[in-house]
Amino acid sequence: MTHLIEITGLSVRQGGVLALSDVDFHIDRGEIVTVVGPNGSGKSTLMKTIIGALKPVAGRIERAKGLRVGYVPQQLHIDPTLPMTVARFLGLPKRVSRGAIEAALHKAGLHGLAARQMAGLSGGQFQRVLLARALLDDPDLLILDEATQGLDQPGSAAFYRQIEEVRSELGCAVLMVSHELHVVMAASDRVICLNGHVCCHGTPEIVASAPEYRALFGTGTGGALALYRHDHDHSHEGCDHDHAHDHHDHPNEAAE
Ligand SMILES: Nc1ncnc2c1ncn2[C@@H]1O[C@H](COP(=O)(O)OP(=O)(O)OP(=O)(O)O)[C@@H](O)[C@H]1O
Repeated sequence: MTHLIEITGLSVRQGGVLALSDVDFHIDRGEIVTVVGPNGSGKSTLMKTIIGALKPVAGRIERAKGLRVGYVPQQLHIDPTLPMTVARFLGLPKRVSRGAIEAALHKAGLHGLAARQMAGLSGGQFQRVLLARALLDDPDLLILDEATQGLDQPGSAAFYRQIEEVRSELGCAVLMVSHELHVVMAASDRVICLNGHVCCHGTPEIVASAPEYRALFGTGTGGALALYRHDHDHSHEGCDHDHAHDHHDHPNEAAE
């Protein structure tokens, strides 16, 4: 297999809901792919299925042999009354050497924090500790599920810059879920728009000057916006998801 992960015809049920239906998807070595989509569109379901936490009702997930995946969850709650240093947290559930902990913290942009209490970290520092934990095993693929939730915009932008640095240093692929299009689009090689199924996908390009794009995503983007091509080879009929996220005015559609 040439891809790191190749997904074909994936359908996943969550409770009584068919959260994903007939999803095809792949990710290659070293690329940054962002999954966007409205609330409830199956983004987390896709991530959890890829890491093996959910079982599909149909379809196939093929992983490259020996694939190592690092996962940064959407949220992780740690009891604030529980005394636990960063180093101890990173050493759970399996023992990790002090050197490996320091190296992971360094890659995540945290220096000298190993002895700090988890409960005393800022939101941004906490996310970076989760990133450090995901980097401990030197992953081929780093998966981030809305990892910047709760951070302010400069905090998320800094976090995503760190992700780009991690990618260029380690050469790992990155698959991330985000609502913050304007922050992540410029950093993504490809974008997948999900709405229970794959609505559209493509390569981001800088289109700050495109009026249709500005109308869709606003103008306060400092030229860092990119666009994704729509491959509308399907119908939305019978789809009970909210398609408010669809991009009917997309500039590329006019050009296609
Ligand atoms: N544990 C669960 N039990 C029942 N239904 C669930 C469960 N988890 C998710 N779902 C449903 O599955 C669908 C997809 O949810 P998912 O969390 O994957 O969406 P999402 O795109 O990540 O949403 P958000 O942007 O709000 O995080 C939704 O309709 C959701 O209500």
